[in-house]
Amino acid sequence: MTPALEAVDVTRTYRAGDTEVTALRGVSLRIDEGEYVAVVGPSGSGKSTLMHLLGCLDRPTTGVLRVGGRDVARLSDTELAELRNARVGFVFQSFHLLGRTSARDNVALPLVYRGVPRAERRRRAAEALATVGLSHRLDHRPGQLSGGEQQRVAIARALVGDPGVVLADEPTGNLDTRTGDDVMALLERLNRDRGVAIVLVTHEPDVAARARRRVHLRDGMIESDERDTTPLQGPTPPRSDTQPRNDPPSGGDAPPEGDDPSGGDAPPEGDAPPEGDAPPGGDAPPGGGASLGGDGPSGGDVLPGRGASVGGDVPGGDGGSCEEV
Ligand SMILES: Nc1ncnc2c1ncn2[C@@H]1O[C@H](COP(=O)(O)OP(=O)(O)OP(=O)(O)O)[C@@H](O)[C@H]1O
Repeated sequence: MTPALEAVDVTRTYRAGDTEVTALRGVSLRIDEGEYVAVVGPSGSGKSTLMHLLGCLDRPTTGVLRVGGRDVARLSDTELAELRNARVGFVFQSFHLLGRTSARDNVALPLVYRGVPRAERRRRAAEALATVGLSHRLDHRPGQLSGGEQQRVAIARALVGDPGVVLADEPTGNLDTRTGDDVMALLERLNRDRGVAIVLVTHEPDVAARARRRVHLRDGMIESDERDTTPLQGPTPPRSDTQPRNDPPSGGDAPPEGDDPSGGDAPPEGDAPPEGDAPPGGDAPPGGGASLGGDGPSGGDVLPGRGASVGGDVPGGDGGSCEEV
């Protein structure tokens, strides 16, 4: 089986002025379809850096990174963005929703970059929101939603384009324990019922313990990689294909196969979703291109021209637009 994501002896070195920081030192990791993996380790051990590489938000300094079997080094920035948009969904600790945009339009955003017609985007966004139990909040803006609801909107956005993998960086970090449990239960259900691989960074031992595999990072290296060997409960095998699917998700708790979450992208900076049916940027759609502006380790020095950004300023509604996408 082609791995969903694969890093082979990957390093990542940042330069800050005259200083070099090597955040990853030869990491090899294979994530198969349908896996549920927690990435843990002390602060500064390279967890976020690894997530950004796995999600094609960044490129390794050395080593090989393959997404769906494709070596990212061989891809242009535009191709990389398209690959990201098709295969990877992101969920962040601070949600990264467009503050003046409805839940439905936030969720629809990744589909804009794919050129999905507006009516279809809206339908699929509503279905993705139904999947996370938010059919009754389609027109609410993030500020009108609880933290747990906002994270569920972010999960719906990650899923709307039908990625094989959802990468979640501290998805419960801003939530109280009970709400965090609900969000984890939702991610686990998506993994179990839909076969979406989940890779999550967490500092919380309870959250890590729920994963079937735990990768421990220390000083930019994998210290251990533990797997649960008990049989999976529940009937659903992982997805067997490696191609993104294009059918829309259905509502309800367990959408049938063939639905189409994508995520992969995050809202463009400035909170102004593009209008119309065509992807923005002419022939270079960002395709889920997300940069981690202020708060990400990749901030600033990676993937120029990705188009969309998930800067730290995005969540919370500043600079937002009420326009529909
Ligand atoms: N853009 C950057 N420029 C320079 N150094 C960076 C950059 N991003 C991260 N680093 C450094 O790389 C190392 C790994 O950072 P990373 O954010 O991946 O760690 P982490 O394990 O996710 O930490 P935390 O748990 O605190 O979020 C750290 O030493 C950090 O200071």
